[in-house]
Amino acid sequence: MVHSNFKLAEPSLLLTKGWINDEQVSAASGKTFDVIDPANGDVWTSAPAMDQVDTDKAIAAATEAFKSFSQVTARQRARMILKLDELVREHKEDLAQLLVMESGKALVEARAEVDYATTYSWLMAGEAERIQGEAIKANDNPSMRFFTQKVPIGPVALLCPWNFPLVIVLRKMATALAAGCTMVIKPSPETPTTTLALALLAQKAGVPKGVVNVVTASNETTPEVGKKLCEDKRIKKVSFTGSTAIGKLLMSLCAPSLKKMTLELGGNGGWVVFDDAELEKSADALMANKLRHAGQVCVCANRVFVQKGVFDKFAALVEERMRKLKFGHGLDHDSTNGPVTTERGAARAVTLVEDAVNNGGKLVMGGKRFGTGYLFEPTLVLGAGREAQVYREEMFAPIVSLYPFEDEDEVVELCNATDMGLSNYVWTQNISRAWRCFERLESGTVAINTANANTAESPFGGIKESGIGKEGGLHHGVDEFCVIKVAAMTV
Ligand SMILES: NC(=O)c1ccc[n+]([C@@H]2O[C@H](COP(=O)([O-])OP(=O)(O)OC[C@H]3O[C@@H](n4cnc5c(N)ncnc54)[C@H](O)[C@@H]3O)[C@@H](O)[C@H]2O)c1
Ligand SMILES: O=CCCC(=O)O
Repeated sequence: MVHSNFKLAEPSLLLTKGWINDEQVSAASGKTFDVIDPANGDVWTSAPAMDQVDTDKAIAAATEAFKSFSQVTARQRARMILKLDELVREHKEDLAQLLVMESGKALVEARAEVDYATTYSWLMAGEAERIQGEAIKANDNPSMRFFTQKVPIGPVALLCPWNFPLVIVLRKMATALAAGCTMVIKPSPETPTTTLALALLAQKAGVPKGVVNVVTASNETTPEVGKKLCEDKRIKKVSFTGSTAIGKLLMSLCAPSLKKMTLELGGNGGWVVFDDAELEKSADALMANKLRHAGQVCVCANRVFVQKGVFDKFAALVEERMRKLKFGHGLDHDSTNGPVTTERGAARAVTLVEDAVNNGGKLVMGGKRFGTGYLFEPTLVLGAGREAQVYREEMFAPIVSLYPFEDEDEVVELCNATDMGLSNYVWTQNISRAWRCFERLESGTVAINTANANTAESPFGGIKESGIGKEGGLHHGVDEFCVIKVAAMTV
């Protein structure tokens, strides 16, 4: 059953077909798949289960469109992105409702995601106009000159996850448009509806036919669609956000054609609370960081390290805050948080808690599923051993797990003892220690006295096995969609 608060002001924003060459299309096979409301497990809409046959058509459309779109001026592209940005803002409430229904997150978070997404469309409209080259005079030859020009790399594949379907798709889409690339977008099977709505809004914004294509794939057809997009030589770049395991698989598929990739993958970040930290502020911030979208954020802190002298006090502050939360359907007015998005995510949360307790963790609250969908209680665990999965692996669940530590050297070593390197968080009032931690911690971002590791104009991306390349930032993100050509001449 569809939740009674689900009412779109513009019902045509809910599309149930794929989007190829500016047309709404069914899968060639005629197959469809169900889209589930994660809060109750009910089917609320469907999408075509497209496969490599449909993907081939989408690649052909993007390839044909690139011939003319690559010649569109930067100012024209900027205007299209600005119009898209305006339309997303205009339809904020509808997009937020679609986000709740497909991903499960609470409405307040969904609205924040729409706002956050438009920080990227706004930035990228400006970035389109800042793509310029350089004039270089040779250092050892008085008559040689070199000129560089950044040109769009070509048709690109955007493979997107289910946790932030609007911000991640709009971030990649607006960046590709800024650079002058055409695209085939594959949303995650759980969350096709906001991507399809964005394709419709891009059309309304004047983005030409064939520039934006959306191939909706089921969990069964996703591997063949992903393989086709990585292997097809007409696609010049793949931008993927998702798990490290799938990122590695896609990289192996891109290797034979040496396809350029941007990979935004998983994390296992530390949240480090030193004994001089503002504990109340850190506990408040931890709720926003760790329990946002039920803990399913790549930049969520995974391991909360608290210095021994303040461990009990901090644990009490965290528990007090967690007990005030109300996990429920994202469209219920009193829900502060929603469910996890998938059945596999909810099932895994159960085993993570069991395993943490088996490894010496003390379960203070939560630990169980409830309701008919994928709701999971906010869970607090203290002092699990370092063999526990909650310590070693990215949880992607609303489980807060606290570990005591002695001193700075120890905690830096603990934070860095992982293959991941996305974000770490440091809470201290000692500015020298904060700076030392920034320099010593192995992650793309080190956030100091804040829960926020990301903003559109700052480059975002992991190191180690958390990824390759950057998104957003001034020139960083858009450069990933360009190649540099050099002209050399004698004067
Ligand atoms: N970095 C992120 O923002 C992010 C987002 C979603 C999931 N994850 C990671 O994934 C884990 C669990 O999520 P999951 O169960 O969906 O994991 P998963 O590894 O099965 O899938 C991750 C994403 O990749 C897509 N995918 C899977 N196989 C693919 C293929 N062959 N080609 C193209 N796309 C493919 C999925 O549809 C999904 O969106 C989490 O614990 C987290 O580590 C990270
Ligand atoms: O999960 C990844 C996206 C989160 C973000 O952009 O802050």
